[in-house]
Amino acid sequence: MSAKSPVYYNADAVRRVLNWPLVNEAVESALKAVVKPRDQKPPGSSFAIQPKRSFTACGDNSNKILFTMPAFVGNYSIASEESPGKVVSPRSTLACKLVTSFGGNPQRDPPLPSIHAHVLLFDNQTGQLSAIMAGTDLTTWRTVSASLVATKHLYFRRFGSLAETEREINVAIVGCGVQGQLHAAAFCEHFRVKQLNLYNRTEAKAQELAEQLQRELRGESATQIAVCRSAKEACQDADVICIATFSKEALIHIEDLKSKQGVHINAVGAGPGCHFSEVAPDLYRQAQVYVDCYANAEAELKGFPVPITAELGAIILDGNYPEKTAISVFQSMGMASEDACVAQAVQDAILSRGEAS
Ligand SMILES: NC(=O)C1=CN([C@@H]2O[C@H](COP(=O)(O)OP(=O)(O)OC[C@H]3O[C@@H](n4cnc5c(N)ncnc54)[C@H](OP(=O)(O)O)[C@@H]3O)[C@@H](O)[C@H]2O)C=CC1
Ligand SMILES: O=C(O)C1=NCCCC1
Repeated sequence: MSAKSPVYYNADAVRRVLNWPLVNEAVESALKAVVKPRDQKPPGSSFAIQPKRSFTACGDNSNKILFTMPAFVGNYSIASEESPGKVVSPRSTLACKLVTSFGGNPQRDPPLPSIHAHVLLFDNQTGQLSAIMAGTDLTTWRTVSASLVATKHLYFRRFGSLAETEREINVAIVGCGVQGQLHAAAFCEHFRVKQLNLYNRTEAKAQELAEQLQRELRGESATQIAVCRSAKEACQDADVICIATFSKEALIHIEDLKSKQGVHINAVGAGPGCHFSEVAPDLYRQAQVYVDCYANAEAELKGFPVPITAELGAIILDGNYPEKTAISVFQSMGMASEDACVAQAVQDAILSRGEAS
């Protein structure tokens, strides 16, 4: 009996195949799979077995954490990259992401990213480890993708089925780290962004991002980009807000929002030990809050100020969108099923293009 060694896909191999249609489709598949059958799912639908993730603190420092994120996603369908529109037969993926969050890394000399990840992919017939994949970019892309999907279903679809291609929006980015940077670029790429406001605690980073986006968008976009001195200034005319920081204190409050209605917030970041510290309780109390999955919410949103309205996947499946004037919050914790589906799609793309790892 011989065990095959796992294939290693490095960061370059992953980067070469990452693209938005691939990631968005895989993330939507994962969000729908985690919804339990009682909520609008016909028999034979996709499903996920996703135990709550574990946290291991590095010493007594709650700013240095290792997460283990296992998931089995069963019976889900995604289109093949080779022939878009042609759905490949249902598939199943067993994976586990190992990810560290060391919030002090950007202050090191030389600076390092806060988040480092790898995804392990298993053969779901034999249980053998089949691949190890660099997962840091994958984590950033799938998290931004979850915000894009949430914005489409929780904000645009309130205004009709074509709103995400027709409606102009003002977007605020609060926190211009790795997450904030890709959120800013991706929101401009996917939606008609009239005004993009950037706020970062260290203003130079917001300025740098503004200059980079201006170079990239020049001539191709009518988006106005501004660097703001406060989160309040960035958010006051925003229709959609993406917040991704490590702040333990609330950075946005109800009085900061545009006429306090018709606003969507993607709350992505986390203070150590608390996944909802960036947004003030007064804002949550006026909002409808959606999560990626109840399993993580039960474990990680202890003391959350309001009941959760629904999982995002249930809204994708049942179309029960918020009212036009609602404030909605997508409380994004990140989930292992997203990593499993995206890692599988990345591996499929690498193999179908015949690219080396
Ligand atoms: N929901 C999900 O699936 C995921 C969530 N995350 C979370 O997203 C957040 C951002 O991650 P990432 O972009 O990779 O990290 P980065 O280190 O690249 O960026 C962190 C950002 O947070 C800002 N920040 C840190 N502390 C504070 C504070 N006390 N007040 C205001 N701003 C602060 C930093 O500002 P400055 O430049 O001034 O230091 C910087 O803009 C983290 O909380 C992370 O855990 C990450 C991955 C997945
Ligand atoms: O889902 C993830 O991956 C992460 N979520 C919270 C912070 C670290 C990475």
